[in-house]
Amino acid sequence: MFDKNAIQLGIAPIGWTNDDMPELGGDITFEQCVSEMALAGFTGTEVGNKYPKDVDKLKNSLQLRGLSIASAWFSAYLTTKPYEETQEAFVKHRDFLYAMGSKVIVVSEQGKSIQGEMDTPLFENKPIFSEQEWHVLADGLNKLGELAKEKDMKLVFHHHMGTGVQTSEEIDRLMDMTEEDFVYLLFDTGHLYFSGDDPLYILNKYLHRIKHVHLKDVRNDVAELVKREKLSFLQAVKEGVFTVPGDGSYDFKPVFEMLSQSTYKGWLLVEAEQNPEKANPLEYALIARKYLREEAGI
Ligand SMILES: O=C1C[C@@H](O)[C@H](O)[C@@H](O)C1=O
Ligand SMILES: [Co+2]
Repeated sequence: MFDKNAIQLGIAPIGWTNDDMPELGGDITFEQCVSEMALAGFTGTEVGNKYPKDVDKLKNSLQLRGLSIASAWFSAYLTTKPYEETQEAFVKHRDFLYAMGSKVIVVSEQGKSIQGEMDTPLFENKPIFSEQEWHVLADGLNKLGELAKEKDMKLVFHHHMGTGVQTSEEIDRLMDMTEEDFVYLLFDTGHLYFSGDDPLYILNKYLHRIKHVHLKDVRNDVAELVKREKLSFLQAVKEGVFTVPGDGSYDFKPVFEMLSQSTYKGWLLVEAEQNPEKANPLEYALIARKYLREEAGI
């Protein structure tokens, strides 16, 4: 199974407080969130909207609980804004993560994205990039990836529901158009499965470029409801489309097998946004931790 020295286990704060919908978990403090992550047996996290912005303060709070920062999400607008604007924000983000000791920078293209729109039906309205937008996106990512490399870090691109890079075909296109040395891939099981794509196809094809993993499960019945009722991404999350590995409909065993037999080194980060009033975050973090121990041997 997994080489325990090569893998670090983390969990995202989005199950406690949701960055896309701050009203979800609005009453949960940063301290409760990170304490419960540690209590559930995780050693890392990504950055949420309640985390202290000050590097020393954040480091201290995390060290007290045996946690470190795996990475943090960055929204790029390469297809809709001047490149310089995205670059300036990216460099600040990179430098913050560098100071926190992270090795990967999660980037999502949010130009034309509908993921933050409460009433836009998800499956009917995802953006489709034009030829020119693909070129602008790939060029911009190559440049940002080079800036990440300057600090010995890696840009990992997050394919995502409701964005221009969602499907396997779109991931193939992005991987083809970007430099192997500058642009890597974040593999998120939940987004591929929800999209109707086969996560194993992407995992197998891009193992050499996958440098960060989000483990997210999907409830099939809710995914069906989302399609039937033409719900948006945010409505889907509120309905409970995502959950922790082991609690939903996706079989993670082949993913664990493929990853553990590869040279993958880095984070496996549980990421399951749902309403904390319906799904107690500590309880679900414990379910995920148990599942990883039993099914992945870690
Ligand atoms: O990595 C992620 C970050 C979130 O903000 C996002 O909406 C979620 O679905 C995700 O996969
Ligand atoms: Co993710």
